[in-house]
Amino acid sequence: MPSAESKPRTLYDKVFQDHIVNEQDDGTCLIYIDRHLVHEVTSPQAFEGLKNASRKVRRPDCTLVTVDHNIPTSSRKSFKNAADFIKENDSRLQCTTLEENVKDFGLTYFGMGDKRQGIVHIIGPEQGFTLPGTTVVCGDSHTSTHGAFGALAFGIGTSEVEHVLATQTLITRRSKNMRIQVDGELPAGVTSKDVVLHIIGVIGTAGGNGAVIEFCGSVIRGLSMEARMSMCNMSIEGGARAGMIAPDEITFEYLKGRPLAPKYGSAEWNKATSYWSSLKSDAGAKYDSEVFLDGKDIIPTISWGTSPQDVIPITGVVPGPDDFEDENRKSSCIRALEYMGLVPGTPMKDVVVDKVFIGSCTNARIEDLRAAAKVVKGRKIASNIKRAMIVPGSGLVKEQAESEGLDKIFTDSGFEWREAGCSMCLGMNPDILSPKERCASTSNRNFEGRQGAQGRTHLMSPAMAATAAIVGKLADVREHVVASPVLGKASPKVDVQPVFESPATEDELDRVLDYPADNEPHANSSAPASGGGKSTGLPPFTTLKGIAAPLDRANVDTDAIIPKQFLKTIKRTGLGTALFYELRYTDDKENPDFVLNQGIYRDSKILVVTGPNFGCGSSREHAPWALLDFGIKCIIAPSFADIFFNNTFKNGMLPVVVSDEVALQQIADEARAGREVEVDLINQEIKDAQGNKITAFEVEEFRKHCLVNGLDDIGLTLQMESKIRTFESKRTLDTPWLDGSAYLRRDRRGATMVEAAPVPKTNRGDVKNEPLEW
Ligand SMILES: CC(C)[C@H](C(=O)O)[C@@H](O)C(=O)O
Ligand code: SF4
Repeated sequence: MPSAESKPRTLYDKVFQDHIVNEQDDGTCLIYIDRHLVHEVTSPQAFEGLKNASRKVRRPDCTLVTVDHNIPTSSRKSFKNAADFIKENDSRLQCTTLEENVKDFGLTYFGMGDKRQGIVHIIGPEQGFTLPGTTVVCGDSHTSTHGAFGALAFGIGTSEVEHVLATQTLITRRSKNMRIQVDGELPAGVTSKDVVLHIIGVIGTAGGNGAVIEFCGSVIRGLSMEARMSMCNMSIEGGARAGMIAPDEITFEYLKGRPLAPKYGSAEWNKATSYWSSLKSDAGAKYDSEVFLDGKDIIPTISWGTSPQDVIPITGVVPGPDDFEDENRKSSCIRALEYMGLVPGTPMKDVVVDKVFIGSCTNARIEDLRAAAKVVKGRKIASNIKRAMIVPGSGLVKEQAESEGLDKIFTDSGFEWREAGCSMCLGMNPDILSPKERCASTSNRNFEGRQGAQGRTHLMSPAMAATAAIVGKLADVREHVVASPVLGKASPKVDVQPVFESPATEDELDRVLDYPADNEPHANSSAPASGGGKSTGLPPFTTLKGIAAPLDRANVDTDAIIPKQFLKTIKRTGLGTALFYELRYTDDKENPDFVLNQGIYRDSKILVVTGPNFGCGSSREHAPWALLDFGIKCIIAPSFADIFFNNTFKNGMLPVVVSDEVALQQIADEARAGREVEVDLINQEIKDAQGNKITAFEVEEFRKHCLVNGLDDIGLTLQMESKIRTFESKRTLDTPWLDGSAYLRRDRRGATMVEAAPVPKTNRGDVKNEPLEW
């Protein structure tokens, strides 16, 4: 349990502090990870890395795996196995590779035959795997969702997935604290999705860069857990590392009876809730930035452009470039209007919709489906709507909805009732938009091409998307249903009987504390151990001189750096041809206007980006892999999105922040003139072709050390083995509920993990007593 410190701390400060395994003088911290969620897209290369280095998964009991991004959402009535069911080759390979990996590493897996399968951010909370005060990671940017429980939850790249699998820790630094307080009350028809879209409109997609947002105020306190999850989910769209909400009675109520939460009423539950209750910011705690909003000012909000910050009340009109002062925003606006096929001044309510998608990790929970059902009940979707889909977030959400008759309401009105998965949120499966189709979507990203090449996405709440389906145009829910359709009902309980493990006896704890410390550094050892194995290393980075390609864009998202269709690979290499795919090719032919298709820039080693927030959006490490495979090892920009920034270092690449506009323009001028630029990491300087210094730059000491020496993080972390073990032993004593229980149970008689124990009555259909699919 944390010791009280005199300086007032924020919720984030507390949770971060409680997880420090080691802190270096320069502020680099090794933090312990309590919960690791894994899915098929960002894990194959990580498991391959483990295999190559003969490493094991350190804590299978803290790891939960599912399949969600690639899978078809068509009926699974005849489902036998993923290999036969998934028709598309690359998707099938990615899913079957995951299935091999969970078998090889002994992990708990909810596959397509298990009704607990679903979008990774829906199943974690649903199972009680996500708990207050924990650190939660996943190779997925929307891991921020879990912060609704007062967890410190954030997305990581594939190299970090491998790091967590091998060591159960991460190397990171403290983030800044940002507070967003929403007081007052929300008007009828306004939901947490409207609130978060409104917030992103206020702070911008880079507004939370480098920070963890704490959402607070009376509006937030009044939200259900599901509504809170929708908000924290989209903190990443506001550029934040994570979003957090202090746990309270609503949180505890949600957790009661969840299979992996401490058993309600037990001594462990009482101990847990008393710790959880301490997880709130102290009075007088300092924030680096603060935003105060009044709930009454928020009305149903919708996106008009191609960035989540392009939002407007449904009562508004399509904006034009003159509505923005900032030059970057003016030019983004022109591009967005063209892409979206919209004319400034058009009332949003006049915009005709082709498809409706209700789903995703933002809004595919039972309350979301109830809200949408309330709107469509007894009505038919408009005749111009080509397709309207409901994709529940998990098999259990689907089952719950069916038990309430929601499926019938939806199908009667013309919606398709699908199986759980990410679906048209990013269209890695067959659910995509055709070019120029316009979609009312409850998802979280409206980037170009996100839901299908040239597809047009408008983000909104489930109630608003349902209203659009009925009206056939973007529409104001308040004009079509009387009262607030969402707030109210509590979250449903999953029907899985919790399997509760009695707390560990003193004897058992002694054994944990006493198990032999392995003091040998694991790097370069060939013996597979819980975290041991061979260190792989990276090519060192000292100085890089070469052609630099100029790119005059702001908020370049990772969907633009590499679109979803190229995420289906199980390798890290060969992605260079897919780099900036939509910008580089038109109808599969090179676009001569794009810089990387022009003369010397084909051999660029450096990318100079003049707009801020490069690499925002998804956590896909495929973005740096594609840049590297193309030949670009260094990106210079005024600012970067956090996850992308991290991911580059893990691949021996250097992202350089140059915030001085004059210096940045000077570098861009060198690039435009086709002259070489030199990035000297040793001296932390950028020079022109003649070796004249243009500017100095900052880089964190530890990261520089790793780059210059080509050091592999995992090898380094494994040298901390005894500290990690000490942390784990203390964690077992202080927060015993975090060691695997129920089907995640771990053998406490040493470091050996046992196969996950079966949980009866959880499978779909007639498959009994085989809960883990493998
Ligand atoms: C595939 C994954 C890396 C990605 C993410 O990190 O967000 C995806 O979930 C997305 O929404 O784009
Ligand atoms: S944002 Fe979409 S694709 Fe990404 S995890 Fe959520 S549902 Fe899946």
